Amino acid sequence: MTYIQVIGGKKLHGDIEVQGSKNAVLPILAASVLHNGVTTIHHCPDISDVQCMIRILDSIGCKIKKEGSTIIVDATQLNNYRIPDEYVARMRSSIILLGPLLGRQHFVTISYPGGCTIGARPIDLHVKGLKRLSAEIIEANDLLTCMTTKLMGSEINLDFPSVGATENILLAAVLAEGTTIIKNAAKEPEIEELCEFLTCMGAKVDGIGTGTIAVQGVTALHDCEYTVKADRIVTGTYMAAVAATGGKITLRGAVKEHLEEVIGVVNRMGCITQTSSDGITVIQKSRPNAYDLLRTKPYPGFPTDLQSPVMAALTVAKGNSILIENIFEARYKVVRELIKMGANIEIDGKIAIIRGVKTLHGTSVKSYELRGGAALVIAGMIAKETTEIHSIEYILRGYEDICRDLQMLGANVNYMEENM
Ligand SMILES: CC(=O)N[C@H]1[C@@H](OP(=O)(O)OP(=O)(O)OC[C@H]2O[C@@H](n3ccc(=O)[nH]c3=O)[C@H](O)[C@@H]2O)O[C@H](CO)[C@@H](O)[C@@H]1O
Ligand SMILES: C=C(OP(=O)(O)O)C(=O)O
Repeated sequence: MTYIQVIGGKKLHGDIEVQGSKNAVLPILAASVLHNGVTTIHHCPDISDVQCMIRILDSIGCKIKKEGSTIIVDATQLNNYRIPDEYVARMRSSIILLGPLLGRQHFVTISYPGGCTIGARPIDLHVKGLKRLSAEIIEANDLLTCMTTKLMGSEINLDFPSVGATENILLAAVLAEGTTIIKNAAKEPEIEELCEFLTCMGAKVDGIGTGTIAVQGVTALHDCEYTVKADRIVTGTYMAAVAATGGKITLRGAVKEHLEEVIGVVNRMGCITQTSSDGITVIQKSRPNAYDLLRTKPYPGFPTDLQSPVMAALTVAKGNSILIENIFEARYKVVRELIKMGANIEIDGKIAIIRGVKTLHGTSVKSYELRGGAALVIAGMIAKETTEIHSIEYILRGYEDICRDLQMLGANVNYMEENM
């Protein structure tokens, strides 16, 4: 077993290329099963969630080739209607296979998805949406059995702009008969990327990037090649890191249009950001400013996935900050660990009050989920002594190599072997 050791107290300097987006590549890989042929996906991040999705695709009959960061999926012959529980339990995005497999083979069974425990994470909106497209879904014995004689286009008004439900319905709509209209659709950049990928495969999608997406069903798709964009959450994590430690970093490939709200937040924390077609440069010359009230919201609002990394930076702000987590009810698990490191944080339901302290101190902490784990790495870079972060398998779900990236920016962050 490995842990991450951080010896903090250094400013960050330098530039790195940002990995491809986890939340874009996972639904894109799921979408590849819609096509009775080959899809080539470039700039795929080498993370454990992608490895898990590859195993699922392999288990249902896809032939996968990996060449560097390119994944080639040949989904010509699917031969399994049951997604193996072992992989479904590991990853939330396994549920996104429902829509495309219903479209392609009209039958699929899957257990409830696992992944990080950041809230109850029901899938009622997925199920309701797919039923509107004429799928029959039986939920019994912790298993979803889904079937249809033919998916039929329909109008669906989501009660909440769920990212996963929007993706599942979109993917089911591609091979459905007639037109599907998704109202109150999620507008996250990863939905836009999925729509771009589907269009590249020959799907007919309108309203890309808006809250109303229309999909006109087609009967066949074609081979296509697509390049995944930079991960906006990884970008934002490193922006929060430099906001905390000070320094100057350039995140090559970062898409500024995906990060307008986040750029505004780090600027209010005292950073200077410069954007170009090449990426984003962030400069921080002092301790971060406090942030009076920061709420997480669906895109284009401030992303819940960056709440913990920004919280870590705010622990050493010049004053008091308030965060409100509106999306996931159990996303403050990292707080107990940050307090162990000397942070002054009080939680009241959705609200976190962070009273800035001068610095944190190193100790042994544990990650409970992906972004909380990344937040602890940031906290470790603030602390002058040594911090050990355990249970890093969560971090590996979404960060290709957080130690490599931060080392390239001058930090002392290393994987270490646990003493058995
Ligand atoms: C792989 C992926 O892309 N994950 C992202 C996706 O997760 P995910 O797709 O799970 O997030 P959703 O947008 O669906 O969830 C948002 C909220 O809606 C609730 N909800 C969702 C579906 C449903 O059927 N019923 C329901 O009540 C959830 O419990 C949560 O409170 O979007 C989240 C919100 O931006 C991000 O934090 C995750 O990183
Ligand atoms: C919550 C996240 O991912 P997932 O939905 O895959 O659990 C995340 O990326 O922060």
